[in-house]
Amino acid sequence: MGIVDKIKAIEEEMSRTQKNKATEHHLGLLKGKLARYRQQLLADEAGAGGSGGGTGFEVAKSGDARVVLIGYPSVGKSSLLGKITSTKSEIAHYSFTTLTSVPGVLKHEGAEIQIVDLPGIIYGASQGKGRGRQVVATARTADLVLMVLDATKSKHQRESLEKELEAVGIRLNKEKPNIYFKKKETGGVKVTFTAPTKTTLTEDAIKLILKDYRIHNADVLVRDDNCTIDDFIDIINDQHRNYIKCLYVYNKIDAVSLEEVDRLAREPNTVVMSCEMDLGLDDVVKEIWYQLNLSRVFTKKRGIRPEFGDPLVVRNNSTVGDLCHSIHRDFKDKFKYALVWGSSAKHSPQKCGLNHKIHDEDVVSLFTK
Ligand SMILES: Nc1nc2c(ncn2[C@@H]2O[C@H](COP(=O)(O)OP(=O)(O)OP(=O)(O)O)[C@@H](O)[C@H]2O)c(=O)[nH]1
Repeated sequence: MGIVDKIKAIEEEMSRTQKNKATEHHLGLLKGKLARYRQQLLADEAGAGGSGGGTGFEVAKSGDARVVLIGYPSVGKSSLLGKITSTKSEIAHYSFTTLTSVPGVLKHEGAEIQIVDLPGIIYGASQGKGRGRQVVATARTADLVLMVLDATKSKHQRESLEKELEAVGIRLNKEKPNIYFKKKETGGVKVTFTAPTKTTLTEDAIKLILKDYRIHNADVLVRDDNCTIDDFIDIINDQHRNYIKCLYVYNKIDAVSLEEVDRLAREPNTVVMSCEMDLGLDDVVKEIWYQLNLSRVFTKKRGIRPEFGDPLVVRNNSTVGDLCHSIHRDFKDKFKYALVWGSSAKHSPQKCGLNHKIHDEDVVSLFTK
């Protein structure tokens, strides 16, 4: 039986099995198997699709952050890209013959944010269909997923996209489960809970799943009493899981009632807009910026005013060392000390080393040996 058939068989068995106390371990085991087979399916395709040719899907990563657009056809992805991104001339530097997606660049607050429209996405990727695998690989590299939805359509569109992403290991707006897991050479499986579990994730369930994964020696510490069997399966498949923020964008609000717009706008992590009427586009950009949580750092040369027009953009929680790295790979080796002005500095300026955490809008002078 091929993997696709195995996956189908497990999905069918799961939908046939009633959820109750007696079946919960069995269901957990099936979920674990399903995760493993899906993994295998994506990995097999990686081998098959990686040999160049004209069917690949690659996007050169550039800019300070990457946002991927995900949505059904005709929801308005191209319209949105056209409105918020600048010309795509940057892409001329890259000569990918297999490039099938041209990223747009959103310039905001001095940062360059790459926005990639994933073609056709993902539909059926988890079942091994089409070029899904390469598309999924690109989605994994995103700092933010922008799910573009059609306000005139049912909520099924959102659910089915979420399900597809879920099936390939992409977790939206979710933290990595708080479970410590370490495989060992000997000593058997040791399971500890810091508090009695509130879910079906019991010691027996954990042991059963690990046995199915042929893991016979491991330490497991469940630190959160709300962790579920699915969370535990995510932890054992950790290399293939990505926890990515998602912003839901409802387009075409010009075509629905005000009550409906109001209802949609109140959903968490959601913005509403109309590309056609130019409504809400600023909010979309603002929200992208907010979700990416980037920091702008202005560099300053001795005796000269800082260059406020052209910040260096780094991830939130970055250090002076990260800043050096973003200037040049080897810059850290030459680094002597930094002077920092701004909210991260205890006094202005503060003399700092590589480990100093910088804040948004700090001004930094770097001194080299
Ligand atoms: N009513 C309304 N229609 C819109 C809006 N934005 C886009 N459309 C229409 O929706 C259709 C699809 O828009 P596109 O931007 O091509 O959508 P897409 O998601 O890029 O579609 P694909 O290229 O097929 O993936 C076009 O006919 C647009 O005119 C909007 O805000 N309101």
